[in-house]
Amino acid sequence: MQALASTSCGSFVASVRGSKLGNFTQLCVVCPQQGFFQGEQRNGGRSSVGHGRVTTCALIKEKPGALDGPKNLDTEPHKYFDQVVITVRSGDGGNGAVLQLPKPKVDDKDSKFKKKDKKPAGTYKRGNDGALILPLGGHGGDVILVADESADTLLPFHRKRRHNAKRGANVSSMGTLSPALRDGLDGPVLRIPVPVGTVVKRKRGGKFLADLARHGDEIMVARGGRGGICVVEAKDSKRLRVNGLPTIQDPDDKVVTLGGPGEEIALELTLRVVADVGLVGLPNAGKSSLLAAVTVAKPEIAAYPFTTLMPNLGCLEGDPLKNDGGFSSGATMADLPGLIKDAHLGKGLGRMFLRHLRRTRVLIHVVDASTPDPVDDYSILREELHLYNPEYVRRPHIVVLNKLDISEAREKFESLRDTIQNMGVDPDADGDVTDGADMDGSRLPRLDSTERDSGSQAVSKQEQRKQILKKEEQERKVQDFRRPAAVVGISAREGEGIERLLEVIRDTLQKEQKQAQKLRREQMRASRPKLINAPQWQL
Ligand SMILES: Nc1nc2c(ncn2[C@@H]2O[C@H](COP(=O)(O)OP(=O)(O)OP(=O)(O)O)[C@@H](O)[C@H]2O)c(=O)[nH]1
Repeated sequence: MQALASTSCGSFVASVRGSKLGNFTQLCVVCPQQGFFQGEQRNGGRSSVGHGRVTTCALIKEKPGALDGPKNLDTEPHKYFDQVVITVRSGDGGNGAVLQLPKPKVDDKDSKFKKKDKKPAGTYKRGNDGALILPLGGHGGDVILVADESADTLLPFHRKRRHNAKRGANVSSMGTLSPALRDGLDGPVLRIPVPVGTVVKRKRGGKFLADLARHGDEIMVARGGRGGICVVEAKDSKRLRVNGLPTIQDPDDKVVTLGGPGEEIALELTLRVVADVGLVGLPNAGKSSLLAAVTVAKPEIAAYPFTTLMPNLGCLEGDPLKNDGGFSSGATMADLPGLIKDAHLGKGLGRMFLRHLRRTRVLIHVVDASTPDPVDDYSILREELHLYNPEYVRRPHIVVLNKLDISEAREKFESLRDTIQNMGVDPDADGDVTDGADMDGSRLPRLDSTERDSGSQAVSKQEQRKQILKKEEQERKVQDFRRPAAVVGISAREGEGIERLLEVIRDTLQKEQKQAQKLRREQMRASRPKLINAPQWQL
């Protein structure tokens, strides 16, 4: 049950949680001024227990799950950790005031002003033109989303979906202009920490607002209302009371002293794990064991499939790309839930996690070398990734043959390594797989001049070719995808081969970085305007 309450320790409206006990309602009120207190309310009456006193209380029906989130949030967090819709509201501006000029003190004897009783003109704030500068109501609190390393999931937002900033303070006045009048205090900015990698969109219309990909990235999503102005009451002005506050209406019928309202906006937050290296593999292949072996992360490890329900993150010991010799700043590694055949069609848990590979630079395919057909397992992985997003099979990847402590696995390791190492296209020999061109047309067959001349016909032919390429792309099999950068044998449980694997990961990250830099340079060069008929020295 929820209630709206105002307390004796300051008039405010708060969300109060209550539970019905006979005809008592236990109230837990969070008072902005005096902190938390508990109260007890009898049949809509008053409470006398606690710090402040609940003076009025209206019980309202709470929407099911409004505060606690979905019922299965604790049992099935993997369904909720990476997506949520929240509503934020910035604070209203504080109100200004209708002021009257102070009455001059009158001398009893001759009813004339005494010079010494007049306020010296300098005590009021004045503008350059000598006009009085009157105080303003406080600006309402803005709402800012900020990427914070200490937040790792969006689950808390399912429990609390509404976030309101505080309003600005009113100009505190007794209705009389005085030099002591000050602006109302601004409402504090409400900074809401979200996990690094959160993509923020407007719920309505889906407009992209920000990708908070690095710690400290922030975006203001709702600006607080402006503070209301103060007006000095003229003889002919019309006084009103709005929400119990005295205010004034100008000749255009505008109520001028009220603060501006805050903004309310519904936001869709989507978390995309930010990791340099992504671990993919069939269930039970040993991905979590590998993460535990190469980082200090402590993922859950068990002998049943789908032990991992949410991505686990670990930090590798240093990434040479970060120009620090590879020791101070580590690359991050994400362990994702196991993929199964037809995961791209929604089978198992795989599909909803595949989007978390989007930001990874290098993929590690973990294959259990002790199964009857590890090569087939590897092919399933590649095909599932390709069917979900063809771009994933163009990324550099390393194949880790795990569980080499088992004798059958150790025996077939060399032949497995050779087979897998030769599966796919060598990226250095054939630039086709590394160019990152998807359906953007950059790899489409060129039109000849007659086709170019025939306008819309050419456009439709281009479309047809796009369709053909798309079909071809779907029909590709593992032999057409990018070849692995390396095949490494390890035993994650025994910690064998880990050093070699770390070396290979660093190497691959480094190569990928160089490749990306090269691509960026080429793109920049291509987008630069070309000089036509430029003098020799400019070329
Ligand atoms: N013998 C042996 N067993 C291993 C090795 N690595 C992992 N295992 C075992 O394989 C089982 C699965 O390991 P996990 O690390 O949970 O596998 P996973 O790929 O994360 O599994 P999911 O969470 O289901 O995707 C556990 O019983 C591990 O003890 C290894 O190198 N050798």
